[in-house]
Amino acid sequence: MSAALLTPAEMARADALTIAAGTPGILLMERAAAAIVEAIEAAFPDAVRVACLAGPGNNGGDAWAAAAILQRRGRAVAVFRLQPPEKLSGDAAIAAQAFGNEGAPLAAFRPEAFDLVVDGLFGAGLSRALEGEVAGMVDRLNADPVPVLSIDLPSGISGLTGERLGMAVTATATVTFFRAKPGHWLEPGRSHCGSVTVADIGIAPVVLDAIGPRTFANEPALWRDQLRTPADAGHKYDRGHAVVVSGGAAQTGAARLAATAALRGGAGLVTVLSPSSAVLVNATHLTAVMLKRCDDRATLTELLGDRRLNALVLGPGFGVGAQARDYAEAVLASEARLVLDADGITSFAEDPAALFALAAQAADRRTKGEAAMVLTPHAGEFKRLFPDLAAADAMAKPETARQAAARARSIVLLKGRDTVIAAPDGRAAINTTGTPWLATAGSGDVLSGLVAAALAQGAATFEAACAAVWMHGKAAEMFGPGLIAEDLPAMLPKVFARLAAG
Ligand SMILES: NC(=O)C1=CN([C@@H]2O[C@H](COP(=O)(O)OP(=O)(O)OC[C@H]3O[C@@H](n4cnc5c(N)ncnc54)[C@H](OP(=O)(O)O)[C@@H]3O)[C@@H](O)[C@H]2O)[C@@H](O)CC1
Ligand SMILES: Nc1ncnc2c1ncn2[C@@H]1O[C@H](COP(=O)(O)OP(=O)(O)O)[C@@H](O)[C@H]1O
Ligand SMILES: [K+]
Repeated sequence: MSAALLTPAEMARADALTIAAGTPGILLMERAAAAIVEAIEAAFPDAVRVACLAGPGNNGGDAWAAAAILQRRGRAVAVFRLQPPEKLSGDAAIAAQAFGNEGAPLAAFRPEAFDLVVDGLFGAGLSRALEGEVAGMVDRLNADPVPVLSIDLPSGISGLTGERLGMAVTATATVTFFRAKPGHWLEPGRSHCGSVTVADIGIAPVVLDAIGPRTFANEPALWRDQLRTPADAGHKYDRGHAVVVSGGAAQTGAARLAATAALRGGAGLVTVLSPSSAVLVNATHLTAVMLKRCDDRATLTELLGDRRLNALVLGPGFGVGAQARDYAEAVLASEARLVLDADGITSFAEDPAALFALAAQAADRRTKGEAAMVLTPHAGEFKRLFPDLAAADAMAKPETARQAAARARSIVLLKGRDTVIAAPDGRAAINTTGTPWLATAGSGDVLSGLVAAALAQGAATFEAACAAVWMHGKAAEMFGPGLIAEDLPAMLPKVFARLAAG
């Protein structure tokens, strides 16, 4: 459960369970403060003049407690606070009173007078938009080059949704406690955090059993056991046979990108199914990937009668229309699992419920009702299938994706800088890898091929989608600048090596 993310409400529960089990809240606060100071000593050893901004709750309490330690260690510390110590309550009051002086009102704070600013205004308890004096101060702070270390969350960022409530601190580094929160990984929160450190403050991981988190950081711990390495005496059919359906003669590149990714991703065999009109063009470009003619649903159904063909990608470059709907229906009637992408998704814009009904029937036939389809929409495609969910602005992306997954009885892989993968049972993973260079033509096609590779090799549907997204992003990170879609499959050997190294 190291990949678990805790919503602010779940984190409050983790605190409460720990306190109920005998650890006083003030001790947790002191440990939080010690972790903040440790992070400061590691990242800002030369910052002499340190401003600690303290809000009215326990986030402020952490700031007062950190100020006391920093002062003892010889830094010139000034606290600027929203409330004087006597107006605080609980652990925050204890921490503030233990600091040698009353601090100064927030209005007196000038960022340019400091080498480092510690942001302890609001954390998990942020309940409304920053406004007035605080908003103006945050604006000035963001405009100043002084580094900022945020306690728990950059003030103004929702730990639940990653949203900016009005105005938010842009931090250089953020120190959070026990487990990261969805807002650390979801945009725009992710861009406000700087580097994120998760500190141990003595909360026992066993509290997670009672909390049952449903949101995860998409890291190998989540799916590593679902990936297979080729057995010593293995056969290519042990690693599955992925199929990618090609579009017409002028739109074949997308299918070939997906097919190459499926093969590099470890599928034992990969076949491109091509309409007659495009067989020649596909044939001149394919080598290890095989090619078969397929012009109609009957042929597809017949091919899928061979149950070794166990994962199929439909959509990239395929064209929008009745044939895509027909093909999707044929796949969902078979034993193979379907990755429906791009034009495949758009083809159901008029009647998403028809697609969801097919997916539900396919899931009902599988062991434990496991999803038989992975939908891979970007935001625009998502809106075509789930217009009401896309319009619900206030909903966190994991919640949007999990409601979509439940409705579609499918895995929903909602793409973007902060790609979220959700399952009908409520699990949702926020991706942690990738670079903006992934926003390049054909990169989504490669991703669908990678999902098919993991499915072909037998990974569970949710884990297959998570692994593919992680590897896609890691390939981009390891390649660096100048990336085009073709480079992604070529990087996979290095990504597998990195995974194997742990
Ligand atoms: N619990 C523990 O044991 C541990 C907790 N820890 C720390 O505690 C933090 C959570 O503390 P918290 O729950 O007190 O919430 P916090 O973020 O300080 O804010 C609440 C205050 O802000 C106010 N307020 C909110 N929004 C506002 C706005 N826009 N503008 C103005 N005011 C606004 C809000 O007012 P209200 O909504 O009640 O009117 C209330 O007064 C957590 O992030 C971590 O740092 C660690 O020490 C580890 C142990
Ligand atoms: N700014 C970004 N940072 C990281 N990843 C991104 C960014 N923009 C897009 N991506 C990723 O790039 C891929 C683009 O896929 P898609 O939109 O289907 O493009 P295409 O149709 O051109 O293949 C997705 O995996 C998406 O998550
Ligand atoms: K903060």
